[in-house]
Amino acid sequence: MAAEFCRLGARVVVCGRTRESLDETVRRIDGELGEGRAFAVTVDVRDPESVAAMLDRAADLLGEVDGLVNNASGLFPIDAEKLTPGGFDAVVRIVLNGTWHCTSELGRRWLAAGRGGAVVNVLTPYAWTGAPGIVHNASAKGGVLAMTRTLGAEWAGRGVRVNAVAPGWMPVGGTDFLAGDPEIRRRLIDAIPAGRLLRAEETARAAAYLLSDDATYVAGEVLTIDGGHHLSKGLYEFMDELPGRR
Ligand SMILES: CCCCCCC/C=C/C(=O)SCCNC(=O)CCNC(=O)[C@H](O)C(C)(C)COP(=O)(O)OP(=O)(O)OC[C@H]1O[C@@H](n2cnc3c(N)ncnc32)[C@H](O)[C@@H]1OP(=O)(O)O
Ligand SMILES: NC(=O)C1=CN([C@@H]2O[C@H](COP(=O)(O)OP(=O)(O)OC[C@H]3O[C@@H](n4cnc5c(N)ncnc54)[C@H](OP(=O)(O)O)[C@@H]3O)[C@@H](O)[C@H]2O)C=CC1
Repeated sequence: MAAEFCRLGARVVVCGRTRESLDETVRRIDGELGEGRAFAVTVDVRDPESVAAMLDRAADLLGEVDGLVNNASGLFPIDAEKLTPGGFDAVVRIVLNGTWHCTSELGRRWLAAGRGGAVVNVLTPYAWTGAPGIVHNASAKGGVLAMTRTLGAEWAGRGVRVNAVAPGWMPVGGTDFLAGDPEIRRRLIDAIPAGRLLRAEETARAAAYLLSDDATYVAGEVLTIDGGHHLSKGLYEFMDELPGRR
């Protein structure tokens, strides 16, 4: 996502806990586009002090911070009845609390300075459909959906826009191990009306739109990019078998 933003002309600060992977991302962007577009800053989004320090550093590096993408996440598949309180907490603290810490800290700074800004939260369609087997992450994403709509309305009148993207399956990062298995990949693709997995650049382009001035009247909205996946099958799988179809 950071690389695509840079290709579109932005300067970005990439954040996470692991210095090596951030440096690697910056090296790749430097290699493609030249130095000075991307910078690495470590942060733990679960910790409000770490978030404030990251935003201080980002402002030093970029001058002004115009946008925020809340992308950090964590999950492990598990039956709900086996999930411990600590396991539920571990995911919610990254996804829901982390999104809040970053959004509230930067939002406060923007409002105090009397300037606007744009936040894009990274959801998934299961934020509203639910997702058996990952109750921790689905609950946290559902909370972020409510946060998006609430702050989208609460801050729209003061120039701070809060929106979200809801990507479908991308064979990257935390899920590449799943979409990398040929059989799982085939079953996934079969269920997606668009007939293929999502490319990370397509998520980045959708987020870039929401961050841009083309979206100044868009507030509290979720842009779903899943090739129709969540609208298909499920309750209505039998529709494929109706007379006159296929
Ligand atoms: C199956 C469908 C998937 C669809 C996904 C499509 C959308 C994708 C969404 C994404 O979010 S992708 C991002 C995924 N990436 C990752 O999750 C990164 C790898 N994961 C982790 O690093 C960890 O799982 C974590 C969730 C981030 C937790 O890390 P943390 O260091 O905070 O955990 P611990 O201190 O080790 O443990 C805390 C707590 O959680 C319990 N726990 C941790 N892992 C598991 C596990 N695999 N199974 C069961 N329980 C686990 C652990 O036992 C601790 O609980 P307590 O002992 O304190 O009760
Ligand atoms: N991949 C997919 O198919 C889909 C992904 N999504 C969403 O897209 C986003 C990215 O997913 P994906 O790239 O697959 O996942 P990854 O696991 O590759 O990325 C998660 C990122 O979050 C960072 N992170 C985790 N915990 C923290 C923390 N406490 N503080 C700061 N950073 C943290 C990790 O860096 P580090 O560990 O170094 O801190 C890592 O860079 C997520 O929000 C996910 O829910 C949505 C739909 C589908």
